[in-house]
Amino acid sequence: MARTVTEDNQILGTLQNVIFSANDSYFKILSVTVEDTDLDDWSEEEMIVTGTFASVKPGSTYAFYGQLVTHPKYGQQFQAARYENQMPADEKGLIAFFASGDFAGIGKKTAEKIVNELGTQAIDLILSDASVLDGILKPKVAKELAEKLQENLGLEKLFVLGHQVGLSADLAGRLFDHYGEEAQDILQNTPYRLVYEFDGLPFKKVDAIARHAGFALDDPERIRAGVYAGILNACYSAGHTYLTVDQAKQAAWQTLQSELPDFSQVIDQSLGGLVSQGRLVYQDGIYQAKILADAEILVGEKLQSLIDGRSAVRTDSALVDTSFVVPENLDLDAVQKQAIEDALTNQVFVLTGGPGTGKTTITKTLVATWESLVRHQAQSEKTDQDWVKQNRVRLASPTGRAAKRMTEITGYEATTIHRLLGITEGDDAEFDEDNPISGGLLIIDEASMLDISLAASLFAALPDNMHVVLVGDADQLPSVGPGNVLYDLIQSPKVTHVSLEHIYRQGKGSSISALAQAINAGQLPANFQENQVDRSTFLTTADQVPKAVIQVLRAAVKKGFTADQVQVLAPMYRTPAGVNALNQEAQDLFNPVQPGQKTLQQGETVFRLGDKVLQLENDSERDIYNGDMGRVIAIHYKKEPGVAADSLVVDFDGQEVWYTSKTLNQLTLAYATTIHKAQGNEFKLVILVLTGQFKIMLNQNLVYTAITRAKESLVMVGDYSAYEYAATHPVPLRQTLLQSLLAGEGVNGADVAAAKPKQAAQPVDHAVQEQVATYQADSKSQQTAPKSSESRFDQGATAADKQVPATNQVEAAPALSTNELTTANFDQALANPMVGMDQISPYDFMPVEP
Ligand SMILES: Nc1ncnc2c1ncn2[C@@H]1O[C@H](COP(=O)(O)OP(=O)(O)OP(=O)(O)O)[C@@H](O)[C@H]1O
Repeated sequence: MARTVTEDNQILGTLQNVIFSANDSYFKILSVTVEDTDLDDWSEEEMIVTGTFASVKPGSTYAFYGQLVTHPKYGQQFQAARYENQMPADEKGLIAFFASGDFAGIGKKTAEKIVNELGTQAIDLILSDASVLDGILKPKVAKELAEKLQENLGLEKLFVLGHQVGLSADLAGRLFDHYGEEAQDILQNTPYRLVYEFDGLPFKKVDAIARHAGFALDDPERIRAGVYAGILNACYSAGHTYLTVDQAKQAAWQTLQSELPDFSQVIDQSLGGLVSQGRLVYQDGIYQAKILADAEILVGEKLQSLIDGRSAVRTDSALVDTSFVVPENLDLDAVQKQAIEDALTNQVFVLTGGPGTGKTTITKTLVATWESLVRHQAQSEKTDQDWVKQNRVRLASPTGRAAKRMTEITGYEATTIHRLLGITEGDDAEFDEDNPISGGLLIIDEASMLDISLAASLFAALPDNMHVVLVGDADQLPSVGPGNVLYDLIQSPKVTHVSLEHIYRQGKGSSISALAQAINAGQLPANFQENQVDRSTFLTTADQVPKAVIQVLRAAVKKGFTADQVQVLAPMYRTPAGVNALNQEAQDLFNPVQPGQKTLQQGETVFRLGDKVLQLENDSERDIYNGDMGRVIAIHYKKEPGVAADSLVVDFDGQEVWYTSKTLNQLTLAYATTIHKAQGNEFKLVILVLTGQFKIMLNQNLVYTAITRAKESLVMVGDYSAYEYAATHPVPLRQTLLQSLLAGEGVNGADVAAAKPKQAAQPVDHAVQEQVATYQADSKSQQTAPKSSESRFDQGATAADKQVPATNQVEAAPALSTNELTTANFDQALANPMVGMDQISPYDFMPVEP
């Protein structure tokens, strides 16, 4: 069922009819009469052609370029990678074309008039400027002709032009959807504006388009766009919201890689130009992309107004002290009580804590206490139901999964932040400063994932009298997009913050919490390699990882764990110990190929009926989000009765979502995922893989985040020194201004050079930046997702994937032989089926009944 298209053959044919036309894409199935072809073994008159087409017209002649494939049910058909409308080339043909009856008010005479006046380039001339018809046709007829031509041919031309400059038909289609008829003009005349306007189109791609259109290497437009793209990419790769002058210049050099003389001066001029165009902001030695500067200022100012605001619900200390509604009548400790009191008496409050410290308990207490305060006040002041509704609790989280968990735990509706704000693809948010959301208390969970762009959209939409509580684990990975919102708020003296330190969780998962805390403190615990009731360590070389993971998975399956309950985590996609390889292995274990089993292929991934899958992008229209996991419950092939196109149906916790060729690249296998993708999710058993090959990604927060995804059991596989390296390397410093903006100091308050307590200073990593740019070129998710950097969710992992030189190995692990499970006895175990892995002690950790 592979659908890989390599362009190698051609068909010239007349379109008989359009058999199928998808309504969510430009995909079509055509019946074509073959006039000429270079296919050796084709003798039939009719051919079925599939592909991405504009509004193709029966009777018109097209050249299709692509490949003959054999469909298992419908036999041979031609998959077109691209096509060209064979426009009538001579005057006679053109006259017949205009007089074909397709164009209202144009008969043979008028058609002749058009061709006489405009010549054989008539169509091109009309398409590029309809005013050439002035004086030739009546204004109404001219307008209709131009519109129809644009409609019929504009997109086709864009497909052709796109193909010439390396744009996929899909991307060309999206450019057309975004810019309409202007798209072609932009590609040919002002391509560099795409760098500023079309989110996710990398500079390299735009540059290739522009170079094709004749722009010179030293064109000022090109240099400016390159400088801007370089700065933005540097910010996205390192999480910064600003760059120093040197960093900005370095980023620009890296992107443009020019050997032109005086290039340094050219960059200086471009920086100045971008500032005067309002695309960059310069202040006191730093450059910021205007969009990031605006977002930071908005968050800073809005936080100040929230802090200064007063909620309609009375929450003075005397009142709240006596009103706590604690779940299960737990005896809260002093810090927890303080947290609730502070949360209720401060308009903005931040609660942080590791797993098992009581964040959920506090959230539940807050929700119940708030509701009770609202009820109490409503009764005593005899307010109406509207007042109660206006002051209700709202719950949201950056991920769909975390929102679902919040709903389960609190019994209140929780949504993603995107949904809370009514953000849909390509549209502005429904709720913003002019149309704020309603509610009295807003609790945001997983606040560590909040980047500055999403934070700006969120804070803009809050009424000034709203009570806001941000809950998160400050030691998890920072947001993927620029900004360090949770960290900056914690550091700010203006924001009240309580950190829960005491771990309450007993039994399963408790030694995992202790391990997480040790890693947080910068070291592996002394008992790291000793098996605990809920965790074990299994040291292997990188090459042995797949075998080891499979053995652990087999043991887990034997104990009754399902694929949903077990999650394999690795930092990156590539390498033999990476997510891609582990997914293949795990798929074969959990869902082996069966005769007659339905499959559908997307790129290199073959989805099988029953597979565990992961959504890679936010798709708010379909209410599925980056990081959501589901199961393939049906696969349909086109031409099965009632089926329009190959499709796959995924069940996301009871919500069924259909995928066709247009959307299937939003999906991947989910037996193994990156740690970034697992944020906001929790699993009964986590199998974590760290090896020296992932060195570029390793740091405390990454391994901490991975470990704390495990609810009950954790198996750590890989190289001791990789774990040690991660535990001793704090997450790199992010350069942000939110703290100083909150302090009212602006840029002057930012101490660029000073390393913050938990974070290590880091120069902008240009290698990573470059990879990010390449990644953006490859990644469709970058082209379609909303502007929020949540769309770049997995960027760090993916970017790093592309630069894994062998030299990234962490030094050989001296501790390898200290574990009872040495490389040697592991190999022995695998080689000798008598020594089943089940008999080896690390798996004995799993007495847990799933
Ligand atoms: N003061 C307390 N006394 C006794 N048990 C407590 C107390 N606070 C919390 N717990 C219990 O500890 C466990 C963990 O608490 P909770 O789920 O609130 O933590 P959490 O920080 O949300 O953890 P996670 O992030 O892992 O979900 C729960 O079983 C909870 O009932």
